[in-house]
Amino acid sequence: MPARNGASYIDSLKQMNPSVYLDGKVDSVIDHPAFAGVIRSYADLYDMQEGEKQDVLTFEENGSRYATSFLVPKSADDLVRRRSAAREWAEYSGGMLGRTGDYLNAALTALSQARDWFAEADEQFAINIENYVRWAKESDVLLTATVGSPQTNRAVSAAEQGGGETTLRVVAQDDSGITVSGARMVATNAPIANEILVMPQTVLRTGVDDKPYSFAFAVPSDIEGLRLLARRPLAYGNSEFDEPLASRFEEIDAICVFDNVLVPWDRVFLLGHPAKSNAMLTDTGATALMAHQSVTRTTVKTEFFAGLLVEMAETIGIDRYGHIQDDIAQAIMAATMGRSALRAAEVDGKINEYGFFQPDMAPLAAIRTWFPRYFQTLPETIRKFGASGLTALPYESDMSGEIAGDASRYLQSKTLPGRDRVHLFNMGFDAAVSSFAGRQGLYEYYFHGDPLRMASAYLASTDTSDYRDLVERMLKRTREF
Ligand SMILES: Cc1cc2nc3c(=O)[nH]c(=O)nc-3n(C[C@H](O)[C@H](O)[C@H](O)COP(=O)(O)OP(=O)(O)OC[C@H]3O[C@@H](n4cnc5c(N)ncnc54)[C@H](O)[C@@H]3O)c2cc1C
Repeated sequence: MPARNGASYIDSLKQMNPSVYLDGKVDSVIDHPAFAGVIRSYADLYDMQEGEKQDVLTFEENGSRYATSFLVPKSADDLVRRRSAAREWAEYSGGMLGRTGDYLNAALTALSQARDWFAEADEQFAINIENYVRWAKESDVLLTATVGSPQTNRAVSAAEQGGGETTLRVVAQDDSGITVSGARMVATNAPIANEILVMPQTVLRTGVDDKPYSFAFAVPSDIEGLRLLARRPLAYGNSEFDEPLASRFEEIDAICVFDNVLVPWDRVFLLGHPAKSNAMLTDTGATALMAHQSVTRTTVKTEFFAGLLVEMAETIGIDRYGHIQDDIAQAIMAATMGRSALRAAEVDGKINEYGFFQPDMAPLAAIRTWFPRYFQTLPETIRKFGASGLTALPYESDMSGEIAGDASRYLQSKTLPGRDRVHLFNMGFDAAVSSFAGRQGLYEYYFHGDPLRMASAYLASTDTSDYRDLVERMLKRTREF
């Protein structure tokens, strides 16, 4: 059943029974109000695969249609196709949905091509990853992933957290598979995902002690022994008018506690190779394909904020002021840089050693290292523009009741009647003031890891010789005078 629709996604959740804890054990994720809005949104995304955008969101292969996020790129044009599909989904939520299936499908697509890389560790791992990705593509399952160790004591290594008792590790292995225990922090959407990709721990020291912590595997989110400890929901059950973003796009993060979980061998992709574990995503080109999706999403998100700034400024008549124009211009420039980086990455891509067309990482790395901190300025600017207007927001129900007259008189703006202006500013509230907005800021800040350490890694992986050479040449010229 390739390229699923919304009903098939919902059916798949009905057939699953994950152990989710959210103020008590959740009987049924599908019936729990905390997940209703986001499940509906994900179902909408899958329905789009059959709608008028079918040709963008899916591709044909051997008579079947598959999600475009599984298209193995062979040219720059294929990367454009992948970006167009990622854009369609990102536009649906203004980039607020951060864990849409296309992100990890990008990783799987790259991993499936790197059989030789896996075979260097063990031929069976190469077979396992190929089979798993074929199955994931055929069934179009929704995946999430988890990489991090519990935050016990960051002054010591992942393997030493909590005396070695907290970080997820292999505790046994036999003919049936590996048994793992410990926790991973965190997996967004784990309660509503079909599968959890347990990626290699970042970053191991590559010593022998790290072997039990070095692995990659995938499990269904309802596998026996896995408990998902969800955080409190940040949507308050109000109407979509009152909570235009939170009511639809609240993706709940969950700690994954593995209590002696048996992972069958056919779902193990790597085991006991700390150095390879550290390099799995970069060596195989998975990082580049994932970044191509995530920069597409964050560019759309920047465009959404730019649009919101323009609308808010215009409606309350502040668009004439220089500092307001400067802020809007900054957001538009940021979106333009995102689009330009994507185009450069596509045009300058190359066929990699595993035979697929890999986007050039340099522009993607620049944007993904810069964006987490830049993003924090966008909600701040919404708050600056909206000021008290972001608190003058009566409930939708009150605006049709006895205070309807007050709302239409006192909440009207230069261009909008009261109700429409409140609707727009509710969007601003959800993007910049609400609990949902706070979590969005946190999410973007840490999406790729700690942005400060990412910047150090970015610098370490960047050849600075051309920059230095330029200075040297200029120094030389002044010496000659
Ligand atoms: C909302 C949200 C959703 C997430 N969803 C997912 C998900 O779906 N899947 C997933 O795998 N992960 C997810 N994450 C986890 C994310 O990958 C991590 O937050 C990120 O990698 C940072 O790790 P950490 O949270 O353990 O922070 P820490 O490593 O504990 O860092 C905390 C602070 O200490 C500083 N610090 C710690 N150690 C050092 C050091 N050695 N040197 C310098 N400074 C240091 C950091 O700069 C930072 O300021 C999510 C995180 C958030 C916030």
